[in-house]
Amino acid sequence: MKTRIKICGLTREADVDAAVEAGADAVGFVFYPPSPRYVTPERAAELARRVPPFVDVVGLFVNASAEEIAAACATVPLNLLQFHGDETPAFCRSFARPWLRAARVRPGLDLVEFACSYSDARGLLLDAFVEGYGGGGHVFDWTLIPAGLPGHLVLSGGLHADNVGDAIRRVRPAAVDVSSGVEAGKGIKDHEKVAAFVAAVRAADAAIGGV
Ligand SMILES: O=C(O)c1ccccc1N[C@@H]1O[C@H](COP(=O)(O)O)[C@@H](O)[C@H]1O
Repeated sequence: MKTRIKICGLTREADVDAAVEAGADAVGFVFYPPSPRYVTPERAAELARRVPPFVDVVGLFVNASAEEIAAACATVPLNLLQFHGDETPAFCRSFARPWLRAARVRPGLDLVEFACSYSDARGLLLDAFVEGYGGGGHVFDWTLIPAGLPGHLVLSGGLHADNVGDAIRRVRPAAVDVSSGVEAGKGIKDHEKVAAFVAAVRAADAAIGGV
């Protein structure tokens, strides 16, 4: 199966267009005010108007309140919620929308137990454990991912055009998610890097017989 691609942290019209044009399956908006990629729901709604049917619009939240998430859902046509903080399973499932749960991978974290706790997630997103909650461009040790982890895996954390092929061959995720690795600066996407990233994913898919 082809590896799905999400380009996250979009803040500009031209970057949304570049992600769609390159062939991304999903675009992400960051609703976490401390992030340099933060957009308000109103701004995300403007940007999301450019997204054609069958490309998903994902909203990323870090320990937002239920009211903030409900307000974003009412303003932006979000297909998927991405919970990247310390949200509980009950909280994640309370919005009646498909959702992803991020796990910040580190030695000692029982990923099987984590995945089982969030078993009704649409996918488990694996990111590096670093200071802050994510989006820092850090790769984690992929050998910490146990074989046979249940559910759909979304691999993220420091991916870019030069390492995503290797990541796909080793981890075989259902999807990959990238922010820093396709940027010219925080929140500013480099369109050549976006295109190169998508091409690298498709090349890896072809090499392993996915498409
Ligand atoms: O993008 C952000 O600013 C961000 C802030 C808080 C939590 C997560 C964030 N981004 C997500 O982090 C991972 C890894 O990103 P990167 O490619 O290493 O920069 C990815 O899932 C982003 O969506």
